[in-house]
Amino acid sequence: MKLQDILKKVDRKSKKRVAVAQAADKEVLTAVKHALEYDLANFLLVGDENEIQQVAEIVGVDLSDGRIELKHVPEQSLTATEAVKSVSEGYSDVVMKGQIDTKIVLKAVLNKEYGLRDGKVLSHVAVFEVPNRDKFILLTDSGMNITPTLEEKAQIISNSVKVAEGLGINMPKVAPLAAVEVVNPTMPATIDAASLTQMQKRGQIKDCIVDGPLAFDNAVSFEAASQKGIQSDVAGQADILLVPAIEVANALYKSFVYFAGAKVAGVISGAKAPIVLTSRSDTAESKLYSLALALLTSEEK
Ligand SMILES: CCCC(=O)SCCNC(=O)CCNC(=O)[C@H](O)C(C)(C)COP(=O)(O)OP(=O)(O)OC[C@H]1O[C@@H](n2cnc3c(N)ncnc32)[C@H](O)[C@@H]1OP(=O)(O)O
Repeated sequence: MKLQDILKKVDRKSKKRVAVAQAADKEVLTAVKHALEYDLANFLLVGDENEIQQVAEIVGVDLSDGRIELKHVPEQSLTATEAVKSVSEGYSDVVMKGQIDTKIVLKAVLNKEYGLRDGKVLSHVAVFEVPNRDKFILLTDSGMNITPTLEEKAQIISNSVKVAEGLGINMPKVAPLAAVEVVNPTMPATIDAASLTQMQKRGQIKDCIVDGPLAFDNAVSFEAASQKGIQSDVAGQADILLVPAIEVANALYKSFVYFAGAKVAGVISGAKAPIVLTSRSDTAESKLYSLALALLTSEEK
């Protein structure tokens, strides 16, 4: 399956509305334009009306299209508030981060009064289509949780399993990453990885197979795993990479894209509604795929 295929899987019958926080951006509005061409969703564009009009003209978005509404909010941080409120009040179905700091969007999503918390840990899940790899690889969490605890990692796995299921990956294989594939008491990531493995075996983490610790090469390459003599249901064929800290995931994310030529889609999972969350430097294509992934995930709820 390719990321392009997600576009076909989105249900067009019950069309969803996407609220875009700080929409005045070329890549964001190009993604909106393509989403309209594929008839994926309706849009509420939140931001400075003049700026949105100017950028829309440049990228060729027809703002008189009945599937688009504008909400004039000149103050940047308030665009996140308005987009999130629009979802929590039931007008929109999905939040999309536009040209705005990730933190501002996440703080609005976590807001106790009008946010989208659902009593669980929220986490970022990125889906990569890597050239010469025959299946997607999911990476979590490169966008939200900074240094998750063991309990949080278990919930982060569950969030990523939901996204995997939305893509048709059943019983995904999860590799909790570390620098080595054995437990080393001086490396906390290895202890958590072993605990998560046991938690899955005992039914505390469901609908997936967890095995770790695994180093990145053992997780994705059968050859590397067999050279180390690793016997594992996950080694060499991981669907989901769980990393111990945001810096590791963020560096892997960017290296997949910049060095391996990967295509990516990213969402926040675990909230009352999905949130499209890509890096501001990600392309319009990536934002379009992320939007489709969020719409697909929202159908699962
Ligand atoms: C991947 C591509 C895009 C990127 O490159 S993104 C770039 C990197 N990402 C970032 O910079 C964001 C990293 N994360 C953060 O900055 C912060 O953790 C974040 C999400 C803004 C939250 O920070 P603060 O608002 O300071 O939150 P806090 O720790 O004081 O907690 C406030 C309340 O929110 C809760 N909370 C925080 N993170 C949560 C989570 N993941 N899931 C569920 N609830 C969460 C927290 O428990 C607290 O709740 P309460 O007030 O005690 O009830």
